[in-house]
Amino acid sequence: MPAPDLDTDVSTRLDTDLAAERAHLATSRAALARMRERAESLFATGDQVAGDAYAAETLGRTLARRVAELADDPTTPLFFGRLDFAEVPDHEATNSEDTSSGDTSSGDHGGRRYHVGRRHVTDEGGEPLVLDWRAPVSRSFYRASARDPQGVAVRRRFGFSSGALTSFEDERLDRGEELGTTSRILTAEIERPRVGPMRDIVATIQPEQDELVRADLADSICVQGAPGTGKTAVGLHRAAYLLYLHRERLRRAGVLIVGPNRAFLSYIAAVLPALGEVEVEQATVEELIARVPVRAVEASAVAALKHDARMADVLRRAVQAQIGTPADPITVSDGSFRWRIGLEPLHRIVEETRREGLPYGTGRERVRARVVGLLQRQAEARRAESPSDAWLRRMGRCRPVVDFLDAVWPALTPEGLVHSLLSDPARLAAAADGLLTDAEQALLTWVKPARTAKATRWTAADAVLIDEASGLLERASGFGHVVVDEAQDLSPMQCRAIARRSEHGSVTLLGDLAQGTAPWAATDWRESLAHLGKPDAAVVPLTVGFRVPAAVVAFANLLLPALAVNVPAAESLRRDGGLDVRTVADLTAATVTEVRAALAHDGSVGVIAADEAVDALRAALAADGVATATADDVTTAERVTVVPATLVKGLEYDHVVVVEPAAIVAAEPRGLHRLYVVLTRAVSRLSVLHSEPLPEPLRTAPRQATRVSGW
Ligand SMILES: Nc1ncnc2c1ncn2[C@@H]1O[C@H](COP(=O)(O)OP(=O)(O)OP(=O)(O)O)[C@@H](O)[C@H]1O
Repeated sequence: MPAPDLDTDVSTRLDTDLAAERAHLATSRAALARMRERAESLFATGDQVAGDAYAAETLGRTLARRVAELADDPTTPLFFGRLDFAEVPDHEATNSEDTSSGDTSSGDHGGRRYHVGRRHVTDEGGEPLVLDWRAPVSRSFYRASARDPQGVAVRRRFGFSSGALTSFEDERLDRGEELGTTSRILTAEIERPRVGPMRDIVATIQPEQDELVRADLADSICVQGAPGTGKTAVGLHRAAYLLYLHRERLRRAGVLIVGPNRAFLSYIAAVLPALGEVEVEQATVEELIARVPVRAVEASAVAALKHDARMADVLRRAVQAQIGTPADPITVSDGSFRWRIGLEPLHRIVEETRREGLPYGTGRERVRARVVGLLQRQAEARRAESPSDAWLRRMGRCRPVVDFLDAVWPALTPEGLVHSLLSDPARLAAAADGLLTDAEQALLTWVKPARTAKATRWTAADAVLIDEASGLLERASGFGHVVVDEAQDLSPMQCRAIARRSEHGSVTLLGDLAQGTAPWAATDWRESLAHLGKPDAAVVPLTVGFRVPAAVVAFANLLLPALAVNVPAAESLRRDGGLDVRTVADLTAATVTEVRAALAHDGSVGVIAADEAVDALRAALAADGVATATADDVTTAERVTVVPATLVKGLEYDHVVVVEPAAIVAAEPRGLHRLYVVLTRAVSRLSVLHSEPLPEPLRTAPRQATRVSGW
């Protein structure tokens, strides 16, 4: 008899396994479709079963969300992994069958097998076909290792192509096998050419990322990560995870994602919906605080001063200064009687309320209520019965009481307060005494103030002051959790604006001090965290890069010593891709040629130049027949995007062409930091074209092109 052919055996077994997994995928898809149909039919009949209009609306919203959550994108795999828990000897087994338990030891799950995917899918009997990646048991998919298998015997990862299951990869953790970052499926995911908006990374979240994603809701954390280490991905997945675990609480309070600009927000907008989370607010800080239209710009020194934390004290004092001392007693007539409140109780009311430290607007109402309370007591004493609510309301609004309030606790608007402070040097001097120098006060004072707040042409920094003032007057309603991306660029005053919106919630702060380009960019995370009201949050580094190829990281890292920040250097997981630095005579012509060459490869092409050079490059490409998109148009069919250097933060392109680094550096005070951002956008290849000399720190780079295989 011939010897058995081992290879054939193995491949037959693989084929059988693959067929079984495909069948499981088909079953799961059908089950998901059934779940969705059920949700849709409930949605259709929702208003008939709900008792009243409010209940119908609430139910309608819940069901509509449920329907959206259950959407099945045929190009996205429904599951991407499988966990086979080791059999547990009888004497060690427990009786628990609870798959949602937090304990993932094999004691609970011994002998069981779970597919892990983007959402729960159950069969008609309620048995899980796919477990949500956020379920406690799924944690082992990301965290189990050969050293700590957590009861997992085999971890399986699936390879997909256009939604079809094409391969799998097993790690026999029970036999000490572990692929880690050498996983073929992980490598393929990281190295895939990029097109379109950002995608989720649920299939390949790394253990150190998972630790951040699954941190407790109560924990505020700050992630310092080099470019491409997955900070944005971590923040978005953390939002999705927290919503899963604390659904009701966070739905009421809300989750907010703060990003640097609209182009960035459009780029990340699809990630959470793909994970079934459709109710997360995304905004820039400017949008968050937009109480007034911004219609003017000002000198950068003035803006920088307005972003300084001392302005919070100046504004607080300016508000306090509005509180006066009662000068006259109050005399009120209600038509039948005259009532009088003497100076002494009025002093007491104002003092007591001041000491309570309430927001100013609430304080004004408290004073009014206390004055009316005194009138009420007098009325009760005289008439031996309580006055009606209408009488109390009338007293609160009557002229003598309002005049008294306007004199000692005048009504304020945030805009009005800032307007009066910046147009009146004496008022500013009183509030800023000992906080701002005379020169700084002069810098702040408007030369030609508008007559009213309404007529003022506000700047972006004024809006920050107005938001601070607004926080002093009224308490803002906050979010349950706030994720702040590119947080290194937040000024102290912007941090405070976010703090007001997360006072009773937690924050995930994501950023890279080396990428700070704002004039007030952070140099120490502890300071930002203090302004955010979370001084004790842990600062956690991420150092493994998933975007930028090693050769490109090495080139960009030449800038690090010049950036004056203390950050851990990144290492890249990517050995592919490459770098080509070239002196050219005609920048525009060279850019067109480079873009044409880049189009021969798969993936997106990003041309990044100093802002003022962008229009001409776009025109030159158009003249050569290359259509281009703008950075905020993430659904574009065009493969080439021309991006001004100031808008490229957080974005990535497969092939990046950087045009004239010296011009990018020269365009702004923190130009070298900007260049560091620009050089770290490439997923596969970076071409640097220059006719002026390279900025100093880059001159030590090899002059020859560092083309790596596959270019
Ligand atoms: N675990 C992972 N598996 C696969 N891809 C990943 C993983 N982590 C990050 N990535 C990918 O790496 C790229 C960079 O991620 P991301 O944009 O989150 O990094 P970042 O740290 O926010 O970068 P930057 O500092 O430039 O803003 C993205 O394409 C992301 O999908």
